[in-house]
Amino acid sequence: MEKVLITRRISDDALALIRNSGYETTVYAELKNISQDELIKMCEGHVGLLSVGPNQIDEHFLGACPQLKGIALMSVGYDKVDLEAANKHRMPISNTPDVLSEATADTAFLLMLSVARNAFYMHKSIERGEWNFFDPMQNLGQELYGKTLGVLGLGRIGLEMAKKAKAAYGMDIIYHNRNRNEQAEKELGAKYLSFDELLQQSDVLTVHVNLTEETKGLFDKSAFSKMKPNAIFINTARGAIHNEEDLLLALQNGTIWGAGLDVTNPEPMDSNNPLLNMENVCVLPHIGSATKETREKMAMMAAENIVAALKGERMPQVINPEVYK
Ligand SMILES: NC(=O)C1=CN([C@@H]2O[C@H](COP(=O)(O)OP(=O)(O)OC[C@H]3O[C@@H](n4cnc5c(N)ncnc54)[C@H](OP(=O)(O)O)[C@@H]3O)[C@@H](O)[C@H]2O)C=CC1
Ligand SMILES: O=CC(=O)O
Repeated sequence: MEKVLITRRISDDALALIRNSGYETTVYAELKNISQDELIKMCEGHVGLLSVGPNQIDEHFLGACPQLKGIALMSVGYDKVDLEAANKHRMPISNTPDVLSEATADTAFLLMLSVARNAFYMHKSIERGEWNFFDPMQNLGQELYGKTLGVLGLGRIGLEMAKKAKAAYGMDIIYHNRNRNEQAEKELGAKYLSFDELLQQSDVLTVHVNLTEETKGLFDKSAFSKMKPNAIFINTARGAIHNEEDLLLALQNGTIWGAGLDVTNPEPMDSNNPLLNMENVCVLPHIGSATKETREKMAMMAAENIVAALKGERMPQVINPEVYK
């Protein structure tokens, strides 16, 4: 029987889907990072890979695993995939779009409100025994009602975040993409701006672009210097999109007001990172899509895709359709 390697535990339903389609499964259940060489070794004897976590799929990996017929990622982001190498090896690769958009936008929204009210720091201050008496001039956050939400990357997740901010706080929506999002302009009155205008006009700037050579390090000293002093920076996309040193300085100097991060560079973040002790900073350990419901849908989608690849069918969520030409 042909075998599929799954690099982390996934839901029973998704495993059953693969097994009931006539494939054996090997689940790597150890909770430790897997090096590329370990992954290559683990793939021996397997024709399908369901990749969960940040596994690098590049020329070296693909050259070393010629037996693979398809790779299903259990993520929407595919910045760890070298698409040119995948196309060269005619390797179909899929991702898990849409099913995680709401959960990830919830995480961005959670960070926006938490930063606006210093929620994580307040929690830690109680643990430190600092809740002593009521002072009406202390612990003051800022309100979001009627403020402007800037979205960098108004795609699937960015749109969900914009809808929530509009519904909850009547926020004005401005955005920057490479292409205009006419649906959002019609439904939310979203206004298209240049990147610099977005920096200058956002009260909250939420990042939802894919990590690419173009977006890597986009939020640096120069970008933060153009933002408002009351601005809240939210990144639930990828940590490498902001420069962490420049972000720390911008927060320390009061160039911007606060930051909420679900993604860092590197991951995991060091527990001594100074950002973790700042009043207006909230950091989460890359839990954007981490709800039971969403992870089940992602696992099912990845399972359906790997089964399609092994049957010689087109993967429904293929990211490199060129391989089918
Ligand atoms: N924290 C977490 O757990 C999660 C993080 N993510 C991250 O979120 C990202 C977005 O996911 P999703 O919304 O589904 O993706 P989409 O492709 O739907 O949206 C991405 C948006 O970014 C825009 N964009 C891409 N490149 C640029 C650029 N160079 N300049 C300006 N805009 C750009 C695109 O528009 P256009 O093409 O017109 O430029 C598009 O609107 C993922 O790639 C992933 O990294 C996703 C899920 C969970
Ligand atoms: O970071 C998560 C993803 O799905 O991409």
